[in-house]
Amino acid sequence: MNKDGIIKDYYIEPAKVPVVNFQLLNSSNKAERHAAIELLDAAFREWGFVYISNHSISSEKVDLAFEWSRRFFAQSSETKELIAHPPSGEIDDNRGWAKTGLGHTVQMVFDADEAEEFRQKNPDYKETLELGNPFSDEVPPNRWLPDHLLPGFKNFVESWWTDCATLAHSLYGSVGEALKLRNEDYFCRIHSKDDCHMTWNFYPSMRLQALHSADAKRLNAHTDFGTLTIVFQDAVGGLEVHDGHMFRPIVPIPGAVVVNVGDMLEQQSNGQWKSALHRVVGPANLMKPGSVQDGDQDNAIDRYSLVYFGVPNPSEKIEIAPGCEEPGKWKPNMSGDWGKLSARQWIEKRLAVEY
Ligand SMILES: O=C(O)CCC(=O)C(=O)O
Ligand SMILES: [Fe+2]
Repeated sequence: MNKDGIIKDYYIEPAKVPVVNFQLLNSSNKAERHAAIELLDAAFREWGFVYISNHSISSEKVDLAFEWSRRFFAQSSETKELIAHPPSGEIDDNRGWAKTGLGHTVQMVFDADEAEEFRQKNPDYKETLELGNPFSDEVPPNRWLPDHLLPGFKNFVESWWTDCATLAHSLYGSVGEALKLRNEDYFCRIHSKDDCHMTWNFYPSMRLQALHSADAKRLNAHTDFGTLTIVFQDAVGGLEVHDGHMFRPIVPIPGAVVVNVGDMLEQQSNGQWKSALHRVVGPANLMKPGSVQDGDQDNAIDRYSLVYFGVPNPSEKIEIAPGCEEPGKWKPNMSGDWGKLSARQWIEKRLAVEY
């Protein structure tokens, strides 16, 4: 570390998170399928994270989604303000554009003052677009820009939502199989309403040196609230997972999507699977020794990610899934002394302090 507190030799081996081939998870060849399911199970037991390759969304569609994301965030603040996310952590207000500084991530903090104190010291550096199921009458409507300002955007996002929900449902089936549930359709059934959540993240460029200082974050360490999270990240990098000792980069793999276990699935698996802490910092390739010189004014480049959070039907009580009676080695975040909560209650509890 030099005199400015900048760590100049920050380089850590990437997380060796397994890559599971989606086609094999769904193979009609029993042995092939079994091997893929076992690998998925091992990844979630050890890391809480996995890469899924050869998945159901084409690379052209993924590229297009990132293009739309760039177009959306490139709109002026005045335009994006038209669909501003209210400064409220109410679950039903979680829609629209949240400017930098509005949303802030805390981990298992439920006290508003404590969350505010953390935010002052550890601001996230991101803008987001928060979306719910565009086809459900049971959730608050999305906030859309007038179509003439960004023609085609709403249509695209709706079709992207459908792609993500379809991918998620296939994965819910694999999850039931991997956990050897008595009813392998359990996760498909509890997500029947697809009242899920989608966040498009934009991390604007920021000083590399600040990112090297190890206390500036693009996104603070957290676990996700729901069951399965699907993360499309661009090629920039910066996502890291905690392995129990330290954070390690989840290096982008072209064509593969990152899928991770959230608090609800950790609870449902009885701690067999891990809801792992993760965060977003500077890109790993720019954090290698010598990549930043004294006085270097370089900016880390913009980063985008598109995230789909699987969330069970709101009134679904989050309990140990039938077949997971054997406790695993992780202590679930949901196992506090607040009793058995529904999906909605857990999100309400965690979201309340984030805006
Ligand atoms: O930007 C990323 O890669 C991860 C985002 C994330 O962890 C989240 O939105 O919960
Ligand atoms: Fe996350």
